[in-house]
Amino acid sequence: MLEINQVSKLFNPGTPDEKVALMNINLKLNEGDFVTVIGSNGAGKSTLMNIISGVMQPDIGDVRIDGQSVAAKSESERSKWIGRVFQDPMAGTAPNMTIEENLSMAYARGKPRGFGWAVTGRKRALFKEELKRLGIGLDARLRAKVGLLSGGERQALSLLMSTFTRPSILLLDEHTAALDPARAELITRLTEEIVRSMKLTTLMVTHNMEQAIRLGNRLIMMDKGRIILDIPPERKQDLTVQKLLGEFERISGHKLADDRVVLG
Ligand SMILES: Nc1ncnc2c1ncn2[C@@H]1O[C@H](COP(=O)(O)OP(=O)(O)OP(=O)(O)O)[C@@H](O)[C@H]1O
Repeated sequence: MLEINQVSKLFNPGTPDEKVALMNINLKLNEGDFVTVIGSNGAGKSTLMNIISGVMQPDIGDVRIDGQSVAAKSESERSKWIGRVFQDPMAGTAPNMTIEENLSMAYARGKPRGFGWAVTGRKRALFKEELKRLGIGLDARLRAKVGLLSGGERQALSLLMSTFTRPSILLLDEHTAALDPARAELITRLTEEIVRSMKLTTLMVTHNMEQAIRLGNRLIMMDKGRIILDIPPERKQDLTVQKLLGEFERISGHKLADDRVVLG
């Protein structure tokens, strides 16, 4: 499963602009863990997601998934192994391609070279079936260009595409933050269903305290490049937003400074 060992990351080292993004991060996720991550501005959450997904290298330390180092893998190997949904609904899909073409591209991830993107009848039937599970009518729009979809529909499609290959880890990077409340709720519900039914090990960054408490079985708080609190399943059930903010203040010695925080 996911193991992060002594990971540190500095930006602009040795200059007046030096920033400690991550400082000696150690984290182990068990198979099937669904961990929500909250923290103040600049706590290092995005940097952590970038390092786990292999798009950024740590200065020291390493990230292992299923016992294998992420840094040693090629981009195409990582794309099968690590699913990621970003905040920006435009980020995960190709707007000029149809829904079925996007799905076909995702389906080919990690498959042997030569495994075509062509949408065959068999694949189309599979895509229809998968889209039906989302329950938002996309199964009737297989040949619609993705650029015509709403933000919520694109995020639902991104979620499906990022989990198609049954990744060893699913990274959700504030993936509901850019949506209006109703669509955010829809994507949250779909996330829960997909994670539960596929038993995916998941790490989700959110600025929504209520969401961080309600979803998943573990909650991690970050501040100034460190994990300051890791709340296990038995304690997570009793959390409230007030208790969470109080814990943050008690441990960090200051109030949670997050200009995008949503209390619930
Ligand atoms: N490319 C970069 N160059 C220089 N400094 C950076 C870079 N990326 C991040 N930082 C700095 O590293 C620290 C951690 O940033 P990061 O974006 O990981 O935090 P975050 O928890 O995701 O913040 P937020 O919730 O505000 O988006 C911050 O001090 C940030 O200014």
